[in-house]
Amino acid sequence: MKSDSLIEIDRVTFGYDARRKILSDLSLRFGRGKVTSILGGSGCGKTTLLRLIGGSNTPDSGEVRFDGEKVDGRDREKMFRMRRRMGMLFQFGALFTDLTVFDNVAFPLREHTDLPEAMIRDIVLMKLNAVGLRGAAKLRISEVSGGMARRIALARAIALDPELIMYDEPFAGLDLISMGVAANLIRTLNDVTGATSLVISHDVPECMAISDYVVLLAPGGRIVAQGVPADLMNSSDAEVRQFVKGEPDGPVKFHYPAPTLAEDFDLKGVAP
Ligand SMILES: Nc1ncnc2c1ncn2[C@@H]1O[C@H](COP(=O)(O)OP(=O)(O)OP(=O)(O)O)[C@@H](O)[C@H]1O
Repeated sequence: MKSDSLIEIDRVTFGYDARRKILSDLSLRFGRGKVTSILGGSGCGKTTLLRLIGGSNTPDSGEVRFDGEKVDGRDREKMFRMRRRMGMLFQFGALFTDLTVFDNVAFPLREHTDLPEAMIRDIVLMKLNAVGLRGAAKLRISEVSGGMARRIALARAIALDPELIMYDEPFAGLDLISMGVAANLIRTLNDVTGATSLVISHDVPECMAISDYVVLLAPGGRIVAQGVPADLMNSSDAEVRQFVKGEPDGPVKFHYPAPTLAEDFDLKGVAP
């Protein structure tokens, strides 16, 4: 029987070098058909987690499984098959700037399939329609706005009908309207395609609005909290509250550890 989880992170420890662990003994499950957001401050290992799922990096210990199968970045043939089932939208997911919008979305179809051009055309226009940009098919990338570029990259990421769509900071640098559009799109595409979506982001309200499940990570890949959005929003835990309410100071200190002011400025008789 198939597990309810499309992705299983099982006691994963990983560091880019032996001196510093980025994730330590992390275990997580991502439900099929769900939108899960992974929130956490800069540098806590969110992108690293996506790279481990996509097989770009391999855990030092523990295992990542996709649809019950071990992700093994060293097995190139297996990864090629697996990656076809994953759509990744990276923060700076570069589009080919000298190609048209159409050719950018057609690229993975031409690369990975033997479909005839007439069918590729229909698929590309359908994907562009899904992101509201069918009318922009003939434009060059240099002619589109940042928000549009993000949606084109999304159309390209879903060209091969992936079962898993991973979004790295999908809202970064977008104005509020484009942010709302992007958030709705993630939710709608997830539901109409039956895919499973994984969003990593700093944007708490956007993620809370569209997610079925939210994981809050801290440095070292420590899980601060996980649950449905309402659980996190109503949490009485000080660390969770600081993060979801965006409070500048709390258990996570505003100040990097430092000597006292009195010590640094050689002040006598001043409270620390
Ligand atoms: N290729 C790499 N080589 C060495 N260290 C890296 C590499 N990529 C990331 N790191 C380090 O790993 C840590 C986690 O980075 P990661 O990008 O996973 O964090 P993040 O939570 O996605 O942060 P952000 O929200 O800022 O993108 C950081 O300290 C970063 O400097």
